[in-house]
Amino acid sequence: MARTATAPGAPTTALGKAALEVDDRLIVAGPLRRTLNKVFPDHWSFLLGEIALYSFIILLLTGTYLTFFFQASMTEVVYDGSYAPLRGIDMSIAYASTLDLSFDVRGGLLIRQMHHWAALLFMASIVVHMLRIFFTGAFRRPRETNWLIGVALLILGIFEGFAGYSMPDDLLSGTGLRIMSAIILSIPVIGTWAHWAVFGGDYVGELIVGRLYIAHVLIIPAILLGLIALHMLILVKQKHTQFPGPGRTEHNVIGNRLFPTFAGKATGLMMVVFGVVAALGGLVQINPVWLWGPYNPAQVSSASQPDWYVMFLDGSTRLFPAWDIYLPGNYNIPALFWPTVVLPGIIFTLLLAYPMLERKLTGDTASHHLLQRPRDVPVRTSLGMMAISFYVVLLLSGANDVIADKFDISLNAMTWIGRIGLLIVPPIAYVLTYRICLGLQQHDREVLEHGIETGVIRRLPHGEFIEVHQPLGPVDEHGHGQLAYGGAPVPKKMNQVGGARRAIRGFFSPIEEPTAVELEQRGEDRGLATAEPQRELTTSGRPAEGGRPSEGGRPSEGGRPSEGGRPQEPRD
Ligand code: HEM
Ligand code: HEM
Repeated sequence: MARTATAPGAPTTALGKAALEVDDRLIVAGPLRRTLNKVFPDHWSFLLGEIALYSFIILLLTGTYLTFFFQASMTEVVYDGSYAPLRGIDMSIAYASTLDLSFDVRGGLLIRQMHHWAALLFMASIVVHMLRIFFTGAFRRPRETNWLIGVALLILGIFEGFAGYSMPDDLLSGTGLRIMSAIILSIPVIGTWAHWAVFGGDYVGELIVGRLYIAHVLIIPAILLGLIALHMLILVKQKHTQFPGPGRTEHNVIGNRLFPTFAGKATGLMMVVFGVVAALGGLVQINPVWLWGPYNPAQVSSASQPDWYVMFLDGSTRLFPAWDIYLPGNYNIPALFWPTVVLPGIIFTLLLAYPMLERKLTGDTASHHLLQRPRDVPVRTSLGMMAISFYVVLLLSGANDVIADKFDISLNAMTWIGRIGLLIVPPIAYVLTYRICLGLQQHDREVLEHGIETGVIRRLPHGEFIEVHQPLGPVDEHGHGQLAYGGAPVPKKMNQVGGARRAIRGFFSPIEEPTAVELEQRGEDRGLATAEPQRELTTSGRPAEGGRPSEGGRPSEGGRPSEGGRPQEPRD
């Protein structure tokens, strides 16, 4: 039934009345109120996904501006724009229009450079966001779907960036396309056909830039947009994870309401991202295509590097031995196939499957909304560091000619350093990370058992010097101390499984949480403690500043305990 403007409590202002009219028709007030009251937990690492989101918005805006001037045509023209050194030279319309964008279109160079910087930031923030999800265990049930969507976004981002980089038809982009052509041709059986389908004939042909353009401005952005929307919908539905802390359980979310606090902070961050990208675009030159010159298949300049997110493939190509395999019947599998098709295939399959693999190995099928600290799951953390070190060796090898040149090392030596590094650095990274995690766990355990070191030295009557240890606060109802020990209690099911599974689970989490008895004994152990009891340890394991209760490492507002002081909502 329609509400009348004369009913008690009815709005009196024109705006209020208009809102009432709208709500009478669309019934949006309820859902809107629920959305605005949604609670988002607070942690700096949750900003990484937001940075990816905002840089994507910048890419959409700047990319749209570029489409007004960029012409994706391979037709040859003679350049007569304002960049004198290239005047009179034959080039494609695509390259000429990129030069025009850079020199003759108002704001063109700024927007082009902003677009390129935003692309680099977008890819970097996605990767770091993914690492945060990985190392804190945020991909565990029920968030596997969002992990899968995330990996799809990452792969699409790489293709989108590559397509963008290839469109201006300068010497660098042509070199990248040449490599892409060779990669496609190296695929056994279907290679020649796939190449024909993509390039519309022999390399380089007239069609490829037009096709890349449609993929770059329409197909891939549309899929990215759809998947990002789905990513966000799932996030809102499942609610965000949170780090363990006072009052935070698997069944609630403590943080800031969407409106006004979270919205205010998010808008601020968006402005910062826009500002940083605009400053970079305006002040720091990137991809000066006029210096590279138009594409000519007979030329490759030295230090030809792709953007950083494609460079690992360049690295794998440089490191892989020239093992061409000849099969009976005059068939050949070119060496390029392994580092550029098989290796990325394995990397991305492992990435996609990781949540399922870990679930299988640990037997942990429970839902988790509390995050884990990397040290509490040493095997996962070490595997992650192993993967990162493998990637970094590939990445550096993608620039091994530049490193060889700058440090006066032979390129041959650089190739061998890369090959050997690829085999030995990851296992070393694994062992080191594992030891560091165990060391940190041991330290936590000592803090739990003996309290926090205060740095205060006392002299006892018989002359002995001791350091005062500050007691910890009480243990919560889950048996957790104030140290964030891995967040969620270990599900019962995981305690019941036997044999190999238990061994693997022990392998994944070698130091068990302290038992309830140990936690109780803690107090007696600290017989010498005389300082005020510490009410809380932050998630980093350090006491909150001023001994006040804190939230995620910061003092909570007004010094009140977080449970009472911060908005919270239950999970469905
Ligand atoms: C994830 C999204 C995107 C990424 C990673 C990306 C990346 C790139 C890169 C690296 C370039 C080469 C820039 C240069 O010349 O230095 C480029 C060019 C271009 N992009 Fe994008 N882009 C994205 C989205 C878009 C969208 C949504 C549009 C249009 C609606 C667009 C339109 C263009 C155009 C027209 C060019 C050619 C102009 C030029 O190279 O100067 N881009 N893009
Ligand atoms: C276009 C790229 C992406 C965008 C714009 C994006 C955006 C976001 C945002 C804004 C959040 C919430 C805030 C946060 O936790 O940081 C989020 C959460 C999440 N993202 Fe992404 N993301 C992207 C790529 C990825 C990738 C590559 C992965 C993993 C492979 C991933 C997996 C997840 C997961 C599992 C969550 C839920 C985390 C939680 O509740 O703690 N996302 N994403």
